Amino acid sequence: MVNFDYDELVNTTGRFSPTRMVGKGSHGMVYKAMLLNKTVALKKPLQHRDNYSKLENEICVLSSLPENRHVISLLGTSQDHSNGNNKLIVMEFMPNGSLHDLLHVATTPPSWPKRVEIAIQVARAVQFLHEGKPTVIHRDIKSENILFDSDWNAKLADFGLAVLFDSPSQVSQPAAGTIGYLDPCYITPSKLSTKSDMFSFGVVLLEIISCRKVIDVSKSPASIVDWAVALIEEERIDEICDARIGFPVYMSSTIRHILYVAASCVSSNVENRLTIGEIVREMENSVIERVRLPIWINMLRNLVLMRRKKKLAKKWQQEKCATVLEQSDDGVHVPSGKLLLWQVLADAEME
Ligand SMILES: Nc1ncnc2c1ncn2[C@@H]1O[C@H](COP(=O)(O)OP(=O)(O)OP(=O)(O)O)[C@@H](O)[C@H]1O
Repeated sequence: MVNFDYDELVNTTGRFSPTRMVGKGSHGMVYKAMLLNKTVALKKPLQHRDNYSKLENEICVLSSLPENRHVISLLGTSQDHSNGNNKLIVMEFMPNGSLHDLLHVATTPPSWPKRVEIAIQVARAVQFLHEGKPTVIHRDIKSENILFDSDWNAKLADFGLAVLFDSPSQVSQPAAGTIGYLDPCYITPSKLSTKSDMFSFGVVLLEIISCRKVIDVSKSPASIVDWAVALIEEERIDEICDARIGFPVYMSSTIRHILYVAASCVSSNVENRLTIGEIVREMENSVIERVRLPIWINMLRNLVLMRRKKKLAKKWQQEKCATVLEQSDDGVHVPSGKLLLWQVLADAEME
């Protein structure tokens, strides 16, 4: 792992200028900086002993993971040698904000295909953590911790609470997470399992489809889980969907499927929760429906193109026979039939 010069990094943030700050959490502040002609994000812990240890933990977990396109990349760290507590994490910069902003702050709601894509990308991130070696339990899956890169791909970030499964730290750490996303069955360290992350993942799925806040005291029930599960049980799926954009009939079974997956994840019976491997496979299959329209358009297009090619090839055959006869009389060289046919087909493709 790269160890960057602390003073140099601090200077690139204008000595932690508020104008360079891109985010603030309960444990740290994140700044935008330029490093070797690349924009990066620097995370600095808020001054408290607990926050230093969270930053250490984040470095430990992220550095134990291989690269994954749905998990934030750790680029390096930096330590102030005059004060050991002053440590920074250097990460890839995510310029398009968080899923929380996209759902609850942005004025244009995301389209249904985009929501499905985000759900799958987050599922793949969780699968990478749960099925990897070492197995990682994130413990803080929530929309604020899902960030977008320059191509609007979702990546899971903030590994401050993450634990390596079956490590001594797992049993010693008290239950933790964010209210609204925290698994009610995870009340003691011994109850922690990958299924605790599945609960939070289920809440994120409900949030993606409904755009409702996970806890909304102005509504009854206030909890997104209580509200959505009751509606799913009564098959009132369309009432859960974000009403700001039209409900897409051609994606109704994909959305229904995602809501059933979410209901399984937030089940109060841990045994009923699906594993992330099962969910990714199911989700990827159901998304075929999403591309049905373009597939049909493509098939029709190919059919039309094939007919046109046949017609042109037939025309060419007739013309070639005439040309060959004419040209042979003049003793002119005739290009190979294959080449000519290829040219005709290429022309048809361009039309
Ligand atoms: N790599 C990044 N690129 C751009 N912005 C980022 C990046 N990492 C974090 N942020 C922004 O900073 C905010 C706080 O970051 P982060 O969640 O890591 O801090 P935290 O203190 O651990 O948060 P929490 O309160 O969830 O514990 C994020 O919500 C996000 O808006």
